Amino acid sequence: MSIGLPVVAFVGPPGSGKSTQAELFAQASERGSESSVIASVPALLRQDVVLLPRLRPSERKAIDALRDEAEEQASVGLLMPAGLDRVLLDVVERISATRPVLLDGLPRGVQQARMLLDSVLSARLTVIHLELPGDVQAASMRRQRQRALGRQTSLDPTALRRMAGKVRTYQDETLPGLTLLRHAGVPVCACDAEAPPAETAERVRQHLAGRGVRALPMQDTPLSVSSRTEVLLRCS
Ligand SMILES: Nc1ncnc2c1ncn2[C@@H]1O[C@H](COP(=O)(O)OP(=O)(O)O)[C@@H](O)[C@H]1O
Repeated sequence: MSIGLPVVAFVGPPGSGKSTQAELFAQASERGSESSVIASVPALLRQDVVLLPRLRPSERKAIDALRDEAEEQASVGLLMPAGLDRVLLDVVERISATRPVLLDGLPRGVQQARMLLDSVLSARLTVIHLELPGDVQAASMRRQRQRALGRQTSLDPTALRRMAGKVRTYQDETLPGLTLLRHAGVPVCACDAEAPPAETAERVRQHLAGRGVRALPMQDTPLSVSSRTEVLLRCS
């Protein structure tokens, strides 16, 4: 039996709102008794203050050894080395013994999906798949451009190639990874990522609560959810 708290993974094309949703849940949970922790491979690489103290010396070394390769891969929108996912899952296993964990952008591919299935986390995992309906490439590029403009990051040809590479990685690697999880019985819930962020968060919260995942509080007063959007489309 897997002892520990829930792990909720936000997965979707770049720009679909994974980080936005993870942040909304983490902020809301700060008021709760068991505040949740956001975990992602980029957070490991930037020595996130919550993750860093929980890393073993050997794990810190492994991250440092993979840093250059990771940056090279990320610069063209490709998956980072699987060794980083290994470290992330190991640290998440330890954290989730006492705190709920929000995985931001994991699994990104089949290999990471397999790692998750082989870990004790799989029994406590719910995946929220934020989908951009219609032309994913166009919608994702629009969102990524919007984020870059917000951060005043340049939109030079290299940046645009990286953005397009990330969408291809989602289509070629992430979607098959999600299929694998679904077939293995992990709940993968598809959400319409075009709905306003707070509305999506409230829908996800209600949905998780319905499945008995109550360790992720949201607004004290639930938002009214418009009937226009069937935000949670389907859940395996
Ligand atoms: N539901 C939403 N509707 C409109 N814009 C959104 C929504 N969620 C996120 N965004 C915006 O899209 C951009 C990418 O969001 P982000 O959370 O960084 O995506 P991801 O982590 O999936 O790459 C940001 O500028 C963010 O403000």
